[in-house]
Amino acid sequence: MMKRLVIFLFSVSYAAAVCISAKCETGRYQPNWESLDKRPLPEWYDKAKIGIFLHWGVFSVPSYGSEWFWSNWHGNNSIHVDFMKKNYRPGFTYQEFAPMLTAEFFNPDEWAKLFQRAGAKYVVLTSKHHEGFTMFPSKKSFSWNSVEVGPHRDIVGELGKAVKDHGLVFGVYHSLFEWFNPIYLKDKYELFATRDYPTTKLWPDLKQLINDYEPSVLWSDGDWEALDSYWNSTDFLAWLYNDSPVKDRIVVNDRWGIGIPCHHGDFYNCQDRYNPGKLQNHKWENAFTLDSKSWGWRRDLQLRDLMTLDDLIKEVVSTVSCGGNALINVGPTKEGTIAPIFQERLLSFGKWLRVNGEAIYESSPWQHQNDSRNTNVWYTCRKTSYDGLRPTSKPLKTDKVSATYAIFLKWPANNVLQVKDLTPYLHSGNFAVGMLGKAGETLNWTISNGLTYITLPDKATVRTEHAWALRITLK
Ligand SMILES: C[C@@H]1O[C@@H](Oc2ccc([N+](=O)[O-])cc2)[C@@H](O)[C@H](O)[C@@H]1O
Repeated sequence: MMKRLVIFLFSVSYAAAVCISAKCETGRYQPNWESLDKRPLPEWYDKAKIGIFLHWGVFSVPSYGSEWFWSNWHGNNSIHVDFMKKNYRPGFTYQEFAPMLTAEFFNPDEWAKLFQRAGAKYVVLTSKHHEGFTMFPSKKSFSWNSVEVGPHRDIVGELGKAVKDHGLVFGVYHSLFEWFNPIYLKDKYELFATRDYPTTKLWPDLKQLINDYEPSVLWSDGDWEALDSYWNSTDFLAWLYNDSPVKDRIVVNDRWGIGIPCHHGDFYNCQDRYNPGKLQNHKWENAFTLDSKSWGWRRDLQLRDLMTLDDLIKEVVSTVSCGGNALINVGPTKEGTIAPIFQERLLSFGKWLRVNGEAIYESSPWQHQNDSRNTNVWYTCRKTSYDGLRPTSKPLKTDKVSATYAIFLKWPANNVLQVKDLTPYLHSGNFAVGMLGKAGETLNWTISNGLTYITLPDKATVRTEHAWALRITLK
């Protein structure tokens, strides 16, 4: 008895000891948030900055309203009910949409090439949205997956391979809950006192996804009806971090049960389109969709509902400046194409990045984010050696900064850019100011009354539009 107690106490203190140690690298993660939160963020994710998000599923067939079509229709939302009455015979079921998810033009290599030219470093695909239809041959989703019905293809597998072949990182979105899964609904009816759905459906699916496709992002969603103890989130994450084939590179978001978003996870999404405008203490991601009203493709999309290139650049620049990543969503069509209007937006953005990407990729937040005088200016910087995310409580070590970037979203009418937060910095050494896309040219600047005035080159000679980046380096 005594011996057992000693062994027990020893193993408890051992487990605790390894996990109090700075990074918990040597020990195993324990299935609790305190331990899981100690995991260092895999570097690739912070460096990548830009990802593409894809919402694709059976909802892409009615392609009307949003990806919430089934739930809205079922919930008697009038425009959805009218749409069905007008266009489909009485008694038509949502399941009957699935064979029409034909995907006959789906060319994963073309998609991967598009995302690469858009400047993305990672791609996240819906492996299953709230409708429950899996875009891979789930062993637990009988007749409700993309290999048995519709495309008759393993979409996750094909896209994953193409994305990796093009040097991008592959990730999957997965909805924890399913609107109409009877096993889930039974658990819910029991007020989540039973856990049949996570045990018999969710975790087998997730383990299959991780083991078979080895994604580097697991973007969890649909967590909000139940606690993490119902989902068993911490047990799963301990497995993912300790024993899964992707344990060293996988990153997960924060949607793991009521009260978890914005508190736990490798990076935080908080709300959709989360963009706090100031530096955050924890890695975060701004997930947003080019169509302001839907994540899935909808045929009723109007041009006015779409983000402009100016909107897109502003969203990305302000996000990266504050330590976030940008996950830009488009919805593919049921035929497996990406609408030309989305392609145009993405490719124009990629063109902007080819000139200005130096101020974005692998950058770090600088000591200021949004200039305190000129709100059209956002800062980033490059460090001599990557040192991860800086907590807001710790000042930036300026001797580690090899370049500071001031990205401005509006070209000043008089050709002179006026900012405030650069002034003390420019006083601290002998700096040269240049512009990305204008190699070799240095710009004149003066300081007066605490403000910095930078004389810009002739706008017509600059290789980029929409936003411009100044590079400030020691001479
Ligand atoms: C990415 C999106 O995620 C969810 O929607 C949410 C989830 C959480 C919040 N939130 O916390 O603010 C907002 C929308 C989904 O319902 C939606 O269809 C889409 O997949």
